[in-house]
Amino acid sequence: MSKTLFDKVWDSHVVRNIADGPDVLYIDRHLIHEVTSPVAFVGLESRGLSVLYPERTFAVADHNTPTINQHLPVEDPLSANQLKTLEDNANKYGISHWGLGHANNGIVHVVGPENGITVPGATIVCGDSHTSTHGAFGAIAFGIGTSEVEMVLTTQCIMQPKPKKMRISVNGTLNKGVTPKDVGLYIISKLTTSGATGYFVEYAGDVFENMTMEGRMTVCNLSIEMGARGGMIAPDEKTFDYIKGRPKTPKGEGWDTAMAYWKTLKTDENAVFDKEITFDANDIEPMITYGTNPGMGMGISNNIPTAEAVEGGKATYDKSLAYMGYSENEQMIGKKIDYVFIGSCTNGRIEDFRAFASIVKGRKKADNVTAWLVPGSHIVEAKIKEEGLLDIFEEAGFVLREPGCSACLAMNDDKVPAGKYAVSTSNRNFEGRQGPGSRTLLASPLVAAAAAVTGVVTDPRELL
Ligand SMILES: CC(C)[C@H](C(=O)O)[C@@H](O)C(=O)O
Ligand code: SF4
Repeated sequence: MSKTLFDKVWDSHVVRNIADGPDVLYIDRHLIHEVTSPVAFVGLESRGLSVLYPERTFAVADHNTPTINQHLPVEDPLSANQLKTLEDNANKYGISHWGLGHANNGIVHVVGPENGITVPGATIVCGDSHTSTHGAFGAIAFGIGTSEVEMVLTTQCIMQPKPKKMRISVNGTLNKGVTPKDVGLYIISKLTTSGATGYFVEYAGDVFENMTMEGRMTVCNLSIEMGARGGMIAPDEKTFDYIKGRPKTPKGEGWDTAMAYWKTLKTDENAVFDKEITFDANDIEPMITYGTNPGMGMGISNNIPTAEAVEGGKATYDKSLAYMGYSENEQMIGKKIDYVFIGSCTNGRIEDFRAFASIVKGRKKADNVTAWLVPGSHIVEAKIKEEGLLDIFEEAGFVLREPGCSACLAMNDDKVPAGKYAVSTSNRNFEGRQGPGSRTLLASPLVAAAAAVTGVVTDPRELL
C-alpha cells in the first residue's frame, strides 16, 4: 500500500496498537529543558522509577538563561533554581547536560540539529511545542506535556493517537526579499492558527525542495502556530550533506545502513492525504503581523485587513487591535517601533544573521531602536564572529548577545517594556509574550533589519 512519509516513520515506531485507542510509539531522541522537566523528575522519584535510556535523553538549558555575562552566577533566583534543577537531574540520571557556558549550549531546537541529534526517520520529542523544528530533517518531531516527559523518561515510549495527514505544497520561485519565515507566516495567515489542528503536515513542492536546511527548520518550527501536531519535509541530498559528520550522526558502516533507510523516506506517488493545500510562491511577499496571534499576518505592503477577513470574530479582532494600538485598514509601513529582536528557534541560525547583516551592512542602527541580537547557540555565535558579521553589526551600532531563548518569551531579563513595539523574528505575538504589555510584530530577519536601521516598519526590498 502506498504510504506517506509520515506513515512510514510513524508505523515503523509503533510498539503496540491499542484497539480504538492511541498507539504506543517508540521515541528515538528525547530533548529536555529546564522549564518542563523538573516536575517530570519529581514524578519519577515519587514513584521510584528511573530513566530507561539516559543516552537517548539530552538536557539543554535555554529558556531561563541570561544573554549577557553568562560566566557570572545567574542573578534571578527563580531562573537560577530552574537551571540548577536541570543540572542536578541530569547528573543524577546520567543524562548529558549542555548547561549555561557549555560549548554546545543554545536553544534546544538549534543545538539538536547542529550536533546531529536530529536525524531523518527518527521520532523526537521534547516538552516544548517548537519541537516541530526537527521535522525539517524528515523526522517525526512534536512537543509533549510534562506528564508525557515523565512517561518517555521511564519507558522511552509515548501513547499518541495517530494524527491526520495534510500536505501543503508551495510551487514556483520565491521573489526577492521573501524568506522561509515569510513562507511560514503566509501559510499561517491563510490557514489561521487552528487551520491544521489535528493534522501532521508534510511540506512539499519547489519552494521547500529549493530551500536550505535552515530555511526548512524555520518553516517546520512554525507548523505548531497553525495548530498542527508537527510538520516535516522529506530528506534529500541537502539533508544528508547537512548532517554528515556531525558529532552524533552515525559514522562508517552505521552511516551507510542509515542512508539506505533514509533514502526510502519519501511519500509514495499514490499515497493519500486527508487534506491537500497548494499555494503559489509568487503570491508571497515579505510578511509582518499586526495583531496578537501568528495568524494575524499580512504582506508588508498591504493594509491591516478588516475584521471579516480574520479568524475569531469582531470582538477578538477589536481587542487584538486595541492591544496593538492599531486600526483596521491602516498601513503597517512607516509605523514607529522601539525594539528589534533577532533570534529564537525560528530565526536564530547563521543564515538569519547573514540576512540581517545583508541589510545593516554600511548602515546605522536607528537611534530610537533598542536591538537584541541573540544567536541560537554558541556555535552560531562563533560563526557570526568567524564570518565577520560581528564587525558589520558593531560598525552599525549593534551589540551581539549570548545564546538562549531570550526575548522570544522573556523568561529571562530580556523583556520588552509595556506598550513598546518590537519587531521580532520569533514565532509568537501573544499579548505580553515578550514582557508584560509588550507589543510584537513578527517578521523575517530582513524585515527586522530594515526596521532596525530605519526605526519604522520598512519594506526590506527597498534596502536590498
Ligand atoms: C516553555 C515552553 C513550554 C514553551 C513551549 O512549549 O513552546 C516555550 O518554548 C514557548 O515557546 O512558548
Ligand atoms: S526560542 Fe522561543 S519558541 Fe523557541 S523554545 Fe525558546 S521560547 Fe520556545
